[in-house]
Parts: sequence; structure tokens; C-alpha cells
Amino acid sequence: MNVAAGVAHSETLRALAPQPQARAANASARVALLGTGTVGSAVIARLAGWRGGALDGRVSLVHVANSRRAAVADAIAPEQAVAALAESTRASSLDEVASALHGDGARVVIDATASEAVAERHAQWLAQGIHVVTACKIGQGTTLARWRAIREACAYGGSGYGDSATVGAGLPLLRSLRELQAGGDRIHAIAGVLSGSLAWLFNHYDGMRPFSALVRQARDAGYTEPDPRDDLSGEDVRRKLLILARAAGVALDASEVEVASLVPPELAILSKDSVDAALPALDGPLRERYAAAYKDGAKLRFLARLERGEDGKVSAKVGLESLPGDHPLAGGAGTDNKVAIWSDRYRAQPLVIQGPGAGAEVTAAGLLDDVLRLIS
Ligand SMILES: NC(=O)C1=CN([C@@H]2O[C@H](COP(=O)(O)OP(=O)(O)OC[C@H]3O[C@@H](n4cnc5c(N)ncnc54)[C@H](OP(=O)(O)O)[C@@H]3O)[C@@H](O)[C@H]2O)C=CC1
Ligand SMILES: N[C@@H](CC=O)C(=O)O
Repeated sequence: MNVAAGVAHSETLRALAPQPQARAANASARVALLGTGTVGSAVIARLAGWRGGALDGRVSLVHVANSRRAAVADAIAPEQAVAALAESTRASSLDEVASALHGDGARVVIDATASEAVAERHAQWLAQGIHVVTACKIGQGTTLARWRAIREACAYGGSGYGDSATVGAGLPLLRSLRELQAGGDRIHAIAGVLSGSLAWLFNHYDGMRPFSALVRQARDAGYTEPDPRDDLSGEDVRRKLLILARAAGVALDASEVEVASLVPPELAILSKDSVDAALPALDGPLRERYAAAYKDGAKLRFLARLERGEDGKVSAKVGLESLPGDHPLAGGAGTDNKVAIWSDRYRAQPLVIQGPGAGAEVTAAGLLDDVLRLIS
């Protein structure tokens, strides 16, 4: 073989191939932030905290919106973002997000909403080459069709989907599942506490104070979903389990997860505005569950379980369980999520990941870590 000719040929091919976008270690991104509530405000505060530090300039806010208004500019200083939005007369429109991002360098949408309409746009932005980083679980944690559309749009647009904040508020859960599989492991089972608010509630509930009062405290601390019934019904945990299962190679449909809700029917049927006054409907049933567990020396924990048999059969369920006090999944404090993963290499003893699983600051950090990963 003529080595010189071979080298020349491969150099020609390399020159003809589409050149990957040059990425410097300190590449910056134009970012649209959707949602300025609990999590979105913490993203803005964290960006403001980057000022003058090593990460200053990595993210340029060009579009900040809530459901009502949008502020759009070439660079919105994080310190000015809240005021700019309050003063803006521009109506919020998802149609304008891609054009606001137009320009050089990487483009990123951060979804800090709980909006179905925003989740429905993820695939469209990804197909346009815009990265999407999300705290909202509706994109990957509802229908299989939407989950597939997101994966296909990433491949089509050459874009990335940052989902670390969707499960465990940024804990290295999805990353670990993906790395285990990249290393050849099959995931056999996942079990644990996936809700930060429910963890906090059952870490604090002593059967004496009304459960409803604690729910209000958890909501005011920013741990619950905008509608706390999404946590109490197990729906938020179902979404997280679906996201984990799909990342573990199990194409699970939402209907395949058995969910035991804590929300009594009279609370479930109310409009969102009437929920607060009706929360005491939770008190009686939970007092009874607590008393029964206490009598046995057990602890109440809201768990998610996924098992995949060697024959491919899958079982998935979500609900309140009474665990022996020394059970490995009964530990933890505050909003701790605690998740055990069984795989080929972790067959007898699982890999266990534990840490705060809700809260504005950890979630904002998880979102911005994903932005940095995608643009670096
Ligand atoms: N709280 C936590 O600990 C964690 C939360 N998450 C997820 O983060 C997301 C946000 O939660 P949180 O901040 O608590 O919710 P909030 O209700 O506090 O904030 C939601 C924000 O989204 C805005 N919004 C709604 N629709 C749109 C739209 N179409 N375009 C732009 N903005 C819109 C709302 O606008 P407006 O003010 O006008 O209503 C509001 O600013 C949820 O999906 C949640 O599951 C994930 C991990 C942890
Ligand atoms: N409401 C959620 C917030 C994070 O996803 C929870 O309680 O875990």
C-alpha cells in the first residue's frame, strides 16, 4: 500500500466532511429562559452569582419569559432580568423563542416551567439545532411518542437534551444509568425515593401535626410542584420513573406504571385554586397510615420500583410503603432522594445514590451544569 497516498486521501476526505462546530473550553451560549418562578428565579440568581468569576460570560441571556410577558435583548444582565421582565410590554410567545436565539454560537432553551405547551415544543427546537435543558418532566416523562420524538429530534438537529434536573433535581442518577450501560451493563432494577417533597413530608410527619400543614410548608419552601396534587398523587414520581426506565432501555408506557395516589377523590376533582382550603382531606387517612406503621416500628416512604426480569418482563409501581426502620431505603433526611440501582456489575449490592432531590438552588445548579456540559 502506498502510505503517502493513503494519508493524502484521508486528509482530503477529512477536509470535505462537514466540520464539527469548533468548541473552545470557554465557549458561550445564547440562552432563552422560560419560567421565572421558583426554579427560574434561582437560575437567574445563580447566573448573577457567576459575575466576575470563572464562569462569567459563558451564558448570555437573550430571552426571559414567564407565561405572560417576555423580555428580549442581545444580552440581558441577570441582575436586571427580573426588572426587565416586569417592565416589558411584550407578550410571551413560544413562536418567538427560536428567532430570539438567532446569532453566533450555541443556542439553548432552559425550560423552568411545568407547561405542557412548552414541553410540546422541545422536539421542534431540538430539530432546529437548539439544545434544550429542562427541569420539566413532561417532555420525557409522559407519552412514549413524545419521548421518541425528542430522541429523534436530537439526532436530526445534532443538538443535546439536558435532563439532569428532571430526576433527583440534578443528582447524578440519569448520568450513572447511562454510564453503566455505556460500559456494557444491563439495568435489572431501580428502587427508591424519587420525590423530594414527599421525602421531606414523611421525614417530618409525626402523626401529631396535621399532614396538610406540612404540605403547605413544603409548597412554601419550593419543594412541591406548582399544584401539590401532582406530588401527592404519585404523578410526579411516575414521570420520574418513566424517565429513568426509558434511560435504562425499557420503553415503558405511562399506563404500565401502577400508581397508588395519596389524593382522596374529593380533593382530586377540585380546581387548582380550591386545593389549598381542601388539603385537610389528607389528614385522616394519613394519620391512620402513620399509626399502623408506628405500631410495627416501621417508617412510611413513598417509593418507586422498576424490575426487569431476565425474560424481559417489566413491573413498575409507585406508592406509599411501610419499611422496617433499618431498611436501606428508609434512611435520609430533608428532601433526600435515595435510589438503588441493580445492574450486571451491581448484582448483589446495588449502587446507591442519595442527596437533596428538590429545591430551587440544587435544581438551578443542575440546569446550568447541563448547559455548560452541552456547550463545552
Ligand atoms: N421545585 C423543585 O424543587 C423542582 C422543580 N422541578 C421542575 O421545575 C419546573 C418549574 O417548577 P417551579 O419553578 O417550582 O414552578 P413555578 O410555578 O414556581 O414556576 C413556573 C414558571 O413557568 C412559567 N410558565 C408557565 N407557562 C409558560 C410559558 N408558556 N412560557 C413561559 N413561561 C411559562 C410561569 O409563568 P407565570 O409566573 O406567568 O405563571 C412561572 O414563571 C417544574 O416542571 C418542576 O417539576 C424540577 C426539579 C425540582
Ligand atoms: N416536586 C418535585 C420537585 C422535583 O422534581 C419533588 O417533590 O421531587
